[in-house]
Amino acid sequence: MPPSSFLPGERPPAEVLAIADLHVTVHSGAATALRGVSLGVQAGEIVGLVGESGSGKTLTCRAALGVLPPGVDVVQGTITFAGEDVTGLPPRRWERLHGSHIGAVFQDPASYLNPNLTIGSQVTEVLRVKRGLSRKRAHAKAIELLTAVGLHQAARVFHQIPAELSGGMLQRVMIAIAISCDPELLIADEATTALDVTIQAEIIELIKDLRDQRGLAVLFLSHDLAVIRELCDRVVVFYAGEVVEAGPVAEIIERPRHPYTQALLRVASVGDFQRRELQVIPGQPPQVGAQIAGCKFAGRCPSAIDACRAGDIALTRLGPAHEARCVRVNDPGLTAASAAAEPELARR
Ligand SMILES: Nc1ncnc2c1ncn2[C@@H]1O[C@H](COP(=O)(O)OP(=O)(O)OP(=O)(O)O)[C@@H](O)[C@H]1O
Repeated sequence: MPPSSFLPGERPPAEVLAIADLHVTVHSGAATALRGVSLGVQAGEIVGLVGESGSGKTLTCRAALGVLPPGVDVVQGTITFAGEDVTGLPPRRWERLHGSHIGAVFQDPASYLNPNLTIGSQVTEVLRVKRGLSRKRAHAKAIELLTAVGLHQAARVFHQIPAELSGGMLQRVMIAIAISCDPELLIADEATTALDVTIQAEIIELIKDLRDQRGLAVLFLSHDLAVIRELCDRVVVFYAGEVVEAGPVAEIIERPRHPYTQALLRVASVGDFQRRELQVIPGQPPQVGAQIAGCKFAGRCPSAIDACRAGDIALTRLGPAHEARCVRVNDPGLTAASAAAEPELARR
């Protein structure tokens, strides 16, 4: 498994998406929202991005999709897709990548579908425009796709409108559209968050199956480490626009090294998502653009010491694929403190 940031010669050949040292500003350059983000996703790998609201997950995935809103700009770093530098690609070239090489699904599927058109006409439209299929072949392919994403009676669903389907079914339709052109990369931004626990588990299984069957690379965004744990191979933890920890999921769940990851673990839903009531980490993350010397989590961190506020903190390599941005990362006192607060999730 690759590390989340790249040293010379470490980049594996099958990397589908590679983001290196990404800096993104908002409000037309007035504030920096992403600072030095690096991560990679290989074919057949599911990488989770986790962090509280506002931590920078969506901006990272929108940058990777080339769909940053006005006033939001990539000012440094590179985004490489299938070996090609796509940073600053013109909109028309991005459009060609969307749907054909990169598929995306989001939290609220209903808002991405036309409420007045049948599911079938919306899926076939994509197939006709993006793949140039005839009406007849697009119809057959649409049924095949709706079946592939686990919709029973696909021929019936084909003729239904969005209001006739449940949230889980609509998300399956969005996944069918996202994979309709056999993309190499699927980006899922809080795609299961609004769903009920059983349906959430089903969608997670579907994404796993698609990865297994198609060798898809998946970038999966969630605020919940428990969901990430069910699905992902590796996880990248975001805080205030920076990567604070990254590594294999099992290792991060068992031995989270950054105090923020430890705090996220304590508020994660547990037991196959059975505990879903809202739990939050005490305190607030800093405002975007806030000038903070040193660790941006120090103000909320029970283990903060003066050294945390002394200056920029680099990621420390903790193993071949594990790194964390904390001055106390090798401090036995911190490890002991985190063990004492060992989260329920890690004990399962
Ligand atoms: N269009 C925008 N204009 C100004 N600031 C923005 C814009 N989009 C995002 N931001 C800011 O950038 C920061 C990162 O936001 P981002 O949406 O990436 O976070 P997130 O981790 O995905 O959170 P959420 O889960 O709520 O989407 C936040 O402080 C947010 O307010």
